[in-house]
Amino acid sequence: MQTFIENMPKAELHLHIEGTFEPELMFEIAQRNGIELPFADVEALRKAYDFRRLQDFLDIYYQGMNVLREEQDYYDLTWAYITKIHSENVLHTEIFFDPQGHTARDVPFETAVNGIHRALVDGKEKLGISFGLIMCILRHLDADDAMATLEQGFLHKDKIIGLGLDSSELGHPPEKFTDVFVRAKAEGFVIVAHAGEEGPPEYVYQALDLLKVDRIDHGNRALEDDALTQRIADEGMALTVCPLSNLKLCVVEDLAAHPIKEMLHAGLKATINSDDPAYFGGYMNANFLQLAEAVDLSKADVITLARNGFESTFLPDADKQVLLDKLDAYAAAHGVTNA
Ligand SMILES: Nc1ncnc2[nH]cnc12
Ligand SMILES: [Zn+2]
Repeated sequence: MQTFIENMPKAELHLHIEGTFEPELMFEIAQRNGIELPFADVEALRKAYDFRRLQDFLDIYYQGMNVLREEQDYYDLTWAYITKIHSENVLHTEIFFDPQGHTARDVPFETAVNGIHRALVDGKEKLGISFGLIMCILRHLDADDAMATLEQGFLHKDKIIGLGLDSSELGHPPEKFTDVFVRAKAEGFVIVAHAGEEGPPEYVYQALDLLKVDRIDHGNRALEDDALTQRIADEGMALTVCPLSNLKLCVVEDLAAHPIKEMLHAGLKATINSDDPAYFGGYMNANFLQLAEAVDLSKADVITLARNGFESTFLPDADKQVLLDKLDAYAAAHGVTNA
C-alpha cells in the first residue's frame, strides 16, 4: 500500500501555506530577520506541537508566521512546500493563505501574496504542478476587517481565485460573514469555508445556505445530522478531509475511529488533505497511508479518494480531465478497476 500511495497522482485541496512552516526554516528566517523565537531550538519548538483542541494549535501557528516579513520569506516558505509535494506526486494544489495574519503585523498584503504566488508560478513552470490560491478570512476577527481584506484581495484577482473562512470556529459562525462572502461570489471568487471541524452541524448549514460554498473544509460534524449528510451527498459537495489534523486536534480520538468510511458509504465526496502538515506530522502521503492502515482502506477506496480530489478542483473541465485520465491510467495499471 505504501508505494501504491506514494506513486499515485494526487491533488491537494486543503492546505494552509503558513501551516507548512517547518521549524528548521522558521529558525532560519527568524535569524535573517533578527527575530527571537520563544523556543531554544528546533526540538523545543517541535515539542510544543501537542494540542488538545484547535485553539491550542492556532496560538502556535500565529506565533510561527510572525517571523515572515519579506517577500522572499513567503517565496521560500511556498517553494519548500512545492518541492515537498513534488516528491509526493501531487500534481495539483489549491492552497490557502491568511492575509490578516500578515497585515495585522504591518506586512503589506502584496508582500505576502506576491511571494507566495511567485513560488507557485515557478512550481508550475519548473515542476508542472498546477495551482489555485485562495485567501482566507480569520473568523475570530470582525466582519468589517474581513470586508476590507477582501477588497485588498480584489486588487490581486490575477493571483487569487477564491475566498475561504478559517481560524477559531466555535463562537464564530459563518453567518457573521454573510455579506463578505456574498460580495466575494458576486466578484467571481470561488467560495470555501471551514465548517463542522469543531463547530456543530448548524455551521455547515450556514456555510451552504448563507456563504454558498463550493466546497466544505473538514465537515466532519455534518455526519451528526442525517438530513444534512444526505443533502451534501445529493449536491455532490466535496468535503476536504484532513485525517492527521483531525487526530492532532482531537477531532477524532484515534485514527481508527476516523469516519472516512462512513463518509464514503454515505455517498459524500470526501477528499484527503494535509491542512497544516508541519504541525500535524505529515504531508499528503502520510495522510493517505496512516488513514488507510488505521481504517483498512482498499486500493479501490484510495483511488476513489484521489479521484474525488481531482474531480473537486476548481480547474477548468479540460484540465481536470487530463489529471483524471492520469489517475485512471494509474489505477488500471495496478489492476484497480472498481473504483
Ligand atoms: N485546521 C484549521 N482550522 C481552522 N483554522 C485553521 N487555520 C489553519 N489551520 C486551520
Ligand atoms: Zn484548515
